[in-house]
Amino acid sequence: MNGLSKQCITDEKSIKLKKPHPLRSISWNKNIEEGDLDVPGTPRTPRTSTTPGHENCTFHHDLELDHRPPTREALLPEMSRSYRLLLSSLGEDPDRQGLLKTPERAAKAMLFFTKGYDQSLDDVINDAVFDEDHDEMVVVKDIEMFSMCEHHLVPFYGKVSIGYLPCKKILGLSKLARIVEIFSRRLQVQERLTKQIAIAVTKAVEPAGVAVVIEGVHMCMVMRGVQKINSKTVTSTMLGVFRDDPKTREEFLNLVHSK
Ligand SMILES: Nc1nc2c(ncn2[C@@H]2O[C@H](COP(=O)(O)OP(=O)(O)OP(=O)(O)O)[C@@H](O)[C@H]2O)c(=O)[nH]1
Ligand SMILES: [Zn+2]
Repeated sequence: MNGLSKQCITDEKSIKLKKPHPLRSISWNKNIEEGDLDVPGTPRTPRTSTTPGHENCTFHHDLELDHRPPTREALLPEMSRSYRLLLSSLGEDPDRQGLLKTPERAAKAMLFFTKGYDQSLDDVINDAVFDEDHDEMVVVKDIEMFSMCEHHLVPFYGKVSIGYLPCKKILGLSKLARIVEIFSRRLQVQERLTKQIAIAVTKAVEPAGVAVVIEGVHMCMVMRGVQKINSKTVTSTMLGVFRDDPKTREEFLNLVHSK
């Protein structure tokens, strides 16, 4: 840890963007308030830390992790009707044999692609947070990710690497991949997805820092539009010591890039 004094991320002031926006010298939370991370639907509620020694820390997780639209299964008939209309708009006959069940199949597929809207962080973590005096970096890398570009409603996919520096609490390893599922299975932009994952890990274990790197391939840039089939988009969010200490960040990036 390079002798750097470690401070758990338990309040909103300790969460800052890796680089402030050049035009808006703003803290990360202001950024959030501007709507970058909002999913409409639920009020923002401050929460008090339950970590011993941090009981007085209140941290406002503006990120809405618990967005729950009306029961989504109930949307199936209307979505199916929309897909039927879409087939007609394409000049297809939605009543031909091969397409008869397509509207419903497509609606179910879309519900699956966006199933993250039905998941909350608390449900997914399922109390798999363990007290542990481990203060070395934990990295889970190359987590497969499939998401949907919110601009074109076509997929983007890739891999996510997450690192965090525990501060008396560790998270069940699979939960990092489950956090990726919560946020990737929504309509997204890659930048927001990266930030949301980092905030969720912060919320789950209040670590000294979190790092998230995503390498994504956007089908909207491959199958259409600019048609660059080999381009990859890399985004990162660095919080706490990963943001403040270049050596910690470098250690993470080395681990991520090692074979
Ligand atoms: N920053 C960011 N942009 C994205 C993401 N996914 C898609 N886009 C971009 O969203 C932009 C939408 O641009 P528009 O000009 O409104 O739409 P368009 O005419 O379909 O753009 P082209 O893709 O350039 O053909 C495009 O530049 C996409 O590449 C993402 O995750 N992050
Ligand atoms: Zn797109």
